[in-house]
Amino acid sequence: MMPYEEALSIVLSHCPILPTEKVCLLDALGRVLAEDVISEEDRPSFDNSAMDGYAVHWEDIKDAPVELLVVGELPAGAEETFELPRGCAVKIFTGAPIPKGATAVVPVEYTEAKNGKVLIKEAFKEGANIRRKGEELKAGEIVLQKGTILRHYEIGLLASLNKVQVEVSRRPRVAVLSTGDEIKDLGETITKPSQIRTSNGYTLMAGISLVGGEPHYLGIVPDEPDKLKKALSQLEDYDVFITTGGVSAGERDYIKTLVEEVGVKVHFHKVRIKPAKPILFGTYKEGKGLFFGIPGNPVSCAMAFDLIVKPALLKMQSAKDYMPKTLWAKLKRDFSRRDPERREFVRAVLSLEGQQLVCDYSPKLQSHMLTSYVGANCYMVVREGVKELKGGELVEVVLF
Ligand SMILES: Nc1nc2c(c(=O)[nH]1)N[C@H]1C(S)=C(S)[C@@H](COP(=O)(O)OP(=O)(O)OC[C@H]3O[C@@H](n4cnc5c(N)ncnc54)[C@H](O)[C@@H]3O)O[C@H]1N2
Ligand code: MOO
Repeated sequence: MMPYEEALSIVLSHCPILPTEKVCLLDALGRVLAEDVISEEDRPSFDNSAMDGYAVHWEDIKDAPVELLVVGELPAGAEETFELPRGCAVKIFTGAPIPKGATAVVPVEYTEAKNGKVLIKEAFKEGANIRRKGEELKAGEIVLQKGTILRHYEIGLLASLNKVQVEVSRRPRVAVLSTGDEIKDLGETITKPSQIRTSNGYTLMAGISLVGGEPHYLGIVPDEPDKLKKALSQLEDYDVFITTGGVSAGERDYIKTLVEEVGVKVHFHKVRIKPAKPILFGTYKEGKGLFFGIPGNPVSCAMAFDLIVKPALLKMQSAKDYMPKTLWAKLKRDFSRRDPERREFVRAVLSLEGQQLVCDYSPKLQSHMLTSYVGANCYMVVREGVKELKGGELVEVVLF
């Protein structure tokens, strides 16, 4: 069976690069920036106050306490039209321009106003509480690089640069097809105890949206070759096609045979990981389309998405940062397993205890138990050949 790294590297080496498009700023959330964004001006664009207080000549207050004459008031948005005379202070508000000559701002808490004068109670350093022109950005500087995944922080930053529209990679169009006679969709009546309410299609669609993809739900198809083949024949309409279920060893697991019949070139089937072992990967449309046959168990489905499909969707959008992130933490309790053949990705909670990152795994870990994700924020990695891990040991952790 193929090791995880090899499987992921095969998938990543087949990712086609999607074209780019211009979208309105808010539609860029979760998408990948396709241009270097440059600041057109210095930021801040003028020296301004970081505090509500009094702008002063630093030399006048260096031996505080001292009393100064108040010669005016500068709210945010005011024009700095005058020069501050020596021995005087001007009342100033956060964000207001610093008047010429002023070299420090004393916060209001360190002052006492009386009869047109102000008592400065403590000395401050030269330049204190002044935000300097250009200290954050210089005109012409690259603010955000091509390949950045746009979160709410970057959206705000782009807004501050007056970017009404931004160039991003086109969303991958991803088809999601669930398979299985026993699977019922939301709202459908369960008529027999052996029927199962779907989760996989929704796990996948939500995950696809979160990483900038455009999910297309093709519903649930029973384990009947004709119906499955008909659904699979829509491959060409999508950049990525994902099925869940019917991909392991059972007689009614038709996916592998059928995808080959509809022209998918299979690159691997079965990876040495737990869960999601029977995952299948192939390409179609002369390499322009990616096919993932994901196992039906709900945990296998979520985990295969996180560790194999998600990096691919990000890479197709030219994201710089598409690989899962690993760190090390101290294991809270012993962990053991019977069969150490596969690399296991165990749902776990990473937290900080004092100065130490600690990791504790979910109590119910079988691959049909989607509840093992509740509260979890990482996978604890149990490498091939490892049967047990001791509490207190450092363990490898992959962040969600
Ligand atoms: N003889 C063997 N049996 C199995 C093997 C094996 O190597 N030899 N592998 C096991 C492993 S590992 C996995 S994982 C599963 C995956 O099987 P399939 O991908 O063929 O999936 P199904 O059999 O169709 O379903 C598995 C399980 O998941 C439930 N399911 C399916 N679709 C959904 C959905 N949309 N939402 C929620 N739950 C779903 C389904 O009811 C089954 O319980 O195979 C093992 N067997
Ligand atoms: O691959 Mo499966 O290990 O039961 O989820």
